[in-house]
Amino acid sequence: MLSRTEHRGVCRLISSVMSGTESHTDREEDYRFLHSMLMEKKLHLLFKIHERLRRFEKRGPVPVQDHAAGLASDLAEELICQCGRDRVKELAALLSKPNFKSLLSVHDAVAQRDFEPSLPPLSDDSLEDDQDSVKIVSLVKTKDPLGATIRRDRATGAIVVARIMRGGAADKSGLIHEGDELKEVNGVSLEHMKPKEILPLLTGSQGEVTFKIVPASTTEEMSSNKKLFMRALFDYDPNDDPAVPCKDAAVAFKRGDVLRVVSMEDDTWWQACRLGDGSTRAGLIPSQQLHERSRVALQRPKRILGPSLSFPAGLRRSFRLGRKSGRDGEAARSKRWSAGLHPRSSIRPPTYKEVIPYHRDPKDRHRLVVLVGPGGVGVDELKRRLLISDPDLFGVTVPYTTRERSRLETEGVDYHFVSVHMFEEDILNHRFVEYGRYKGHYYGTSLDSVHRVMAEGKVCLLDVHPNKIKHVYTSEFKPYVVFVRPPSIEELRITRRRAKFLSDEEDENSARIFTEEDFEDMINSAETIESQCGHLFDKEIVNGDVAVAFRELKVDLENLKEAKVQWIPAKWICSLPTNAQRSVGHSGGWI
Ligand SMILES: Nc1ncnc2c1ncn2[C@@H]1O[C@H](COP(=O)(O)OP(=O)(O)OP(=O)(O)O)[C@@H](O)[C@H]1O
Repeated sequence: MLSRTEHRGVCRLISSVMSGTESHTDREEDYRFLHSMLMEKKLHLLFKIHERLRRFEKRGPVPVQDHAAGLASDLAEELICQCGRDRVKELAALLSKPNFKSLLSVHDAVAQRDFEPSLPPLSDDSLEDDQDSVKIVSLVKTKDPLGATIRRDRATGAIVVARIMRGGAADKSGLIHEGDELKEVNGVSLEHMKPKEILPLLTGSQGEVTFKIVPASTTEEMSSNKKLFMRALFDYDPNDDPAVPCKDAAVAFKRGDVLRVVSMEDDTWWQACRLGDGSTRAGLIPSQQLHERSRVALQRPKRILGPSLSFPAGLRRSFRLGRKSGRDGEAARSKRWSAGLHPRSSIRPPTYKEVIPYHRDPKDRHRLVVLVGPGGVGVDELKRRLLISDPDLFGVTVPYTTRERSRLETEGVDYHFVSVHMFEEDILNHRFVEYGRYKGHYYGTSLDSVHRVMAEGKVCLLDVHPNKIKHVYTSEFKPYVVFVRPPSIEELRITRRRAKFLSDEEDENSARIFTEEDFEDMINSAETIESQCGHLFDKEIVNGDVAVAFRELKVDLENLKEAKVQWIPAKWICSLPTNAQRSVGHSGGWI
């Protein structure tokens, strides 16, 4: 029954409705109908239920009992045993009525929140290494198809939902959307599977089909239909940045880290997650524009007062030929013909480079490994050790020359001996990664010789002047660039005590020990190379203790061979403007 106040409230409501409708009800009949409907007892009870529910909603009630049906049935059994008094009989009969039992079972279902869908059990490791948040979707499949098409994303290698057919099971479920990435079907990982290998998994199954899905990006990302990954080309620590709006909301990163950029809406602060730190929470990172502005501001006084940014005169690096023996000194000494890098004043500071994941098929060629570093740092030494350690895996190019072959030399092993005419024709056809003249003869490393090593199924180790990396910085070679950095001057003094290097191009037997000036040159050159080409480096190795440096390099290159995902510049794959270029304009300067 309604309480008096509630009844009064309902009456007031009804009379106001009635007075409002008077002018619109033409016929007496309509008026009476409406009146009787509003005075209906059931309607008033509904109001009452509504009011109660509103009150409960506010209080957030918790069920006192969630197994009421079982309790009632136990009670009914006991009461039947001791049937004596009428009231007991009546209660036992009430508890045994089917509608009362149904009411209690509905109560229990609600109390146990049984109405929520039950998820299949997840294996312990199913979520472990996922950077993205995943969802598990279970659909009941009849013999009809699910009504979705899938495709392999060419850039990421992921299997994604290409299309959802209207009215199909997938569409009706509302749980699978276009752009969703499929990770597993019924516990079977789809990694490295082709769409045509996946289709039988789906068409062959009936009943419950479980999908592990990485949901498609948010609407704004979906409009660009691609995830955006950036490799950081500088270190960033919010604790050292007075300009950051909120240190706790910012993400620290190191050069080389891959960031997944989720928002570029703000001109100055983007939002990104750092891959590999186990967190999927985005934080603030300085935008390309902001970082460029702040770096330019910081660099200005340095440019006026600081040292010149061109290579020091002592830099000898540029032409380490790929010969397997060190018998002949001329090629090594010919490296001096090459000019150094140009001053960088007009180039923007490195910020971010858009990258995409690359899944190397075991049938694909190995990536080219480019080694760079200042003269004398030990690039040749590391290359030599790699070759000895695994001659089946690593290979080097055979250089071209126009000089006469000596008695001890073999064509195609020590050099390719060619005519000046041929050599010059190849220069005109841009067939050299680098070339130069030494004592009136040409020497050069051709693109063909790089191809030859790669075609043998080997990892080609190429040692070039940093200026020449651009000639092989293509999707065809997918170079992995390793920068060999010298250690501190103190460590150089200790480790290079007995080391000798080729220093004087005029003197055939110019191997001599390092001087203090050589060490300084080496460190300055390393800084210059880094400032000018650091955006191209994938890996840095500090060559202090040569055994340690070699081990680190070897492990890194072996990991690269096995790696499931490698990060390569997006422009190697995408010929269209990439997301970053669309969003921030062309990031000129970076090849
Ligand atoms: N970590 C190291 N400790 C001691 N000696 C080293 C180390 N790395 C290299 N060396 C020695 O230093 C000398 C120069 O090394 P290497 O020829 O490899 O230099 P490079 O980088 O190829 O320079 P360049 O092209 O000018 O020859 C060699 O005698 C080499 O054995």
